[in-house]
Amino acid sequence: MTAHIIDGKAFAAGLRQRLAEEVAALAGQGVQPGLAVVLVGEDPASQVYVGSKERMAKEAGMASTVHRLPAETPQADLLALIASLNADPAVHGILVQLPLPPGLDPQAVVLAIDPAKDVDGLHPINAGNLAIGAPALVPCTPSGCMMLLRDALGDLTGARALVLGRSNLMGKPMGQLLLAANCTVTMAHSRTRDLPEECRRADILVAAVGRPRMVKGDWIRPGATVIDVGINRLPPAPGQQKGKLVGDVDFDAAKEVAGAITPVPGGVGPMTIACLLDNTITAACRIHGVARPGG
Ligand SMILES: Nc1nc2c(c(=O)[nH]1)N[C@@H](CN(C=O)c1ccc(C(=O)N[C@@H](CCC(=O)O)C(=O)O)cc1)CN2
Repeated sequence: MTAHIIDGKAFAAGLRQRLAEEVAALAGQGVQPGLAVVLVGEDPASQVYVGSKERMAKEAGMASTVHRLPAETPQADLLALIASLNADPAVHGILVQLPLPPGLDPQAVVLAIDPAKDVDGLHPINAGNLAIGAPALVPCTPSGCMMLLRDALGDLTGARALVLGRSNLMGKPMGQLLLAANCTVTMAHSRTRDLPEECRRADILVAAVGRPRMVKGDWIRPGATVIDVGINRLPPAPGQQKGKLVGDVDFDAAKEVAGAITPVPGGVGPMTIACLLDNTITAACRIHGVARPGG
């Protein structure tokens, strides 16, 4: 069997188009969603992601600003910037790009963001609301995974889902979202006993462990849906400048076993930014007390 390849790039492009239409409709009500992204330091991958966030927010018709700070920025200065963004009525979404340079405390930074503007969904208020089934801003990457899963499978009720990875940004909220969709959820990680056997039980396998090609073909249940969240840059091959980008799943082997699978690149990654725009519209509508034009 060769798996259906889930085209996250195309899905994200379609979503961004629909979001641009919502932004245009909101303009008629005097609302322009505004996104502020904070980038501290010069991590090359983060610079690319932040550049894409700024460009795609503008393409969707949003107000978009990027605050670039040097890696040596004191914590107090970063917290002061967040306080000013919290107070700015033109800003509905605030995102501090991760990872932060050494010396800055990501937890303190997340706590400083107004939960109503926390479009990364990392503030304990949003994480708690997600856990209890109350309205929350949900982390972008797991939101994107759920959209791809629903598009591929429809109703997920009763499916056995395994999430490999337990980060606050991805694994934990993914588990909550799958549970809310009536899946039977196993949370696994690098120290799970007999991990291959656990994975083989899953109808839905979400790999977000940050280890290149860790999930082998024979870890996958025949016909399962595999969502690969890993974005790992391999060392460059001789004569090359950049290494190949691979996921947490051995794609070539997995696609011979799975029913459907996301590729890397072009799978989950592009959904992250589309869902950030989605969250920014949600935040703007809640702050202004208007309904989402898209329902
Ligand atoms: N504050 C946050 N920081 C980070 C997040 C996040 O959601 N919030 N996620 C990642 C990085 N990220 C967005 O910030 C991101 C990662 C990957 C992609 C993407 O489109 N990837 C492409 C490949 C891009 C490439 O060639 O390098 C793909 O997979 O097709 C978008 C956004 C960590 N930090």
